[in-house]
Amino acid sequence: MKLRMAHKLALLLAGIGLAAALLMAVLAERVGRTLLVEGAQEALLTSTQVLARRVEVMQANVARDLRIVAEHPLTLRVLKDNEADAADRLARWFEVSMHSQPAYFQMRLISAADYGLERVRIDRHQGQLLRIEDDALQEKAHFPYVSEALALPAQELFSSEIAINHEDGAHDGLEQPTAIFSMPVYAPNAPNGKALGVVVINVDLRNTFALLAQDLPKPYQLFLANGEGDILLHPDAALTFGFDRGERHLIQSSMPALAAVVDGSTDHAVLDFNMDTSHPMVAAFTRMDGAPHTAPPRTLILGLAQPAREILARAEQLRRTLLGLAVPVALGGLVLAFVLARTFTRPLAQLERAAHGFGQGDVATDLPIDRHDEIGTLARSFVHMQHCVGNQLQTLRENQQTLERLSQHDSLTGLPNRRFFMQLLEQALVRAQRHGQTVDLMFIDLDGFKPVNDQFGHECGDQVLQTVVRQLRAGLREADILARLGGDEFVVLLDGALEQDTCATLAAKVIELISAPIAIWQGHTTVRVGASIGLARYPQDGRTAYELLRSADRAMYAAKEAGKGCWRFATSGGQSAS
Ligand SMILES: Nc1nc2c(ncn2[C@@H]2O[C@H](COP(=O)(O)OP(=O)(O)OP(=O)(O)O)[C@@H](O)[C@H]2O)c(=O)[nH]1
Repeated sequence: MKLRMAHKLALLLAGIGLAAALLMAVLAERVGRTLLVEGAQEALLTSTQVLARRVEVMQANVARDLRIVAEHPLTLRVLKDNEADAADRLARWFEVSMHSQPAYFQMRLISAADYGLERVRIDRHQGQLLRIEDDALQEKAHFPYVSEALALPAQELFSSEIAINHEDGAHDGLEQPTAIFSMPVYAPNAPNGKALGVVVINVDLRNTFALLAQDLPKPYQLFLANGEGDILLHPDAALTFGFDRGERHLIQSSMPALAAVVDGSTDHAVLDFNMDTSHPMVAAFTRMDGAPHTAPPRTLILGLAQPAREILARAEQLRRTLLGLAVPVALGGLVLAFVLARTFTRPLAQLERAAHGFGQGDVATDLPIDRHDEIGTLARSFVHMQHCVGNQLQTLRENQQTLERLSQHDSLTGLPNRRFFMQLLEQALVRAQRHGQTVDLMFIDLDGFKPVNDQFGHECGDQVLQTVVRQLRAGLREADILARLGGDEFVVLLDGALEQDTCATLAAKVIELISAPIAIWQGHTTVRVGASIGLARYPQDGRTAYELLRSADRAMYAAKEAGKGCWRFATSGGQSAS
């Protein structure tokens, strides 16, 4: 099937529309994806910063709890005087504190004397609070949280490395990631003297971060590394605390973009990484340097990650919406393109019909000539062309008619020539045969014409011929057909079935008319010619035009031979006269 121009144009326009809609959808989806990922990274970064702030607040809370205990008189009474009552009250205090702080594994008051003997100790044991007393209390002077804290000035906080707690009798904290904070206790009247002991709080790292991150939007995944990049918290537990097993799992090894955060060149980073081959993640990390009044300063690198799939779910929704829009838009475009194409091609079809019709002789009158565009110009040009071609055709027809007339008539006299006369005669014979009628033919040859030519010139001869014709016309009936065969020979096809007498009368009249003097040289002189006439009748003298003419010619010669100026019938029985 051949596609019409309108259909091709419609398909082209619709194709362009569909391609544009799809391109827009793809671009919008790409831009949407980028914006979503960037937005998620920003949100993640903000969340890590919020989390870092919470860690600082938590650390400040621990420091505050330690300071209150370190400065309380009960603590001094236990350390200096070893008062059992004071120890009991302090133990209850520890219990209340740990009750309100579920992330505390353990609270202790440790004496500087007796090799760092624990004086008051509350452990979290299988979710319950357990006081450790008497012989179960241990000497801890060799642990940094005791030895190093004793060397600190008042109110300074000791912060341990975050590590797996292997300490004997740590109860729930045993083998758990733990951060240990401690603060020295000084006598109020001797703040620059020797520390009497330390107050210690063991903090459950996982529980702490779970609590701190609990109201962050899910599904976030938490990452924590120390200042060297050792992974402390990670969704894959096998990567955490590698140093505790003699391995190193550094965060910057799996995420090279974090090297700058680990070495301190920048305090944050956003990145994409693959948790495994099928789980691309988007993440943000923030570096936390040690809080003031904390020794030694401990750096932490906190990170939050979110599956890219979750983030891009909205992009998928956008893609579906855009594709859903693209289909009706494309269909609408197809309809619109078809209507537009029809609008453009309808006038062209009109012009095409007009051109076709014009070829068959029709003149179109309903063309869009009032339009002010190229189609209007084309229509006006077509109308102009129609007009010009029409005029040329008219001229051609007129020329053709002139040529036809010239080919059928004698140029000197304007009479039908021999060829045309023979046609007329044949038609007359057919009619006569059909109606069983007769046809009479008069053959006229001028007498003495040559001397006119010879004496007065050819031009005068022409004038004489024209005058003879005028006289013949005047003498013959309207319906009689006069023709010039050539030279000074004329024929008359007499109208109607005539009696022979009538024919003879007409011949006599013709001879008389022709024999009248003819003025030449503008009337200065006259000449005379005569006429010899042969009469022949269909059907007896000839059944065809040729036979009839030959018979009339012979009769005319008979008249010539008889002395000219007379007529003869072709039929021997016919009468003749001079
Ligand atoms: N002026 C003129 N002369 C013509 C024309 N056609 C033929 N003629 C001349 O007409 C003459 C006819 O010759 P003829 O019929 O022998 O002359 P005629 O004197 O009539 O002779 P008869 O018929 O025997 O009486 C010739 O001289 C032709 O040259 C024409 O168109 N114009």
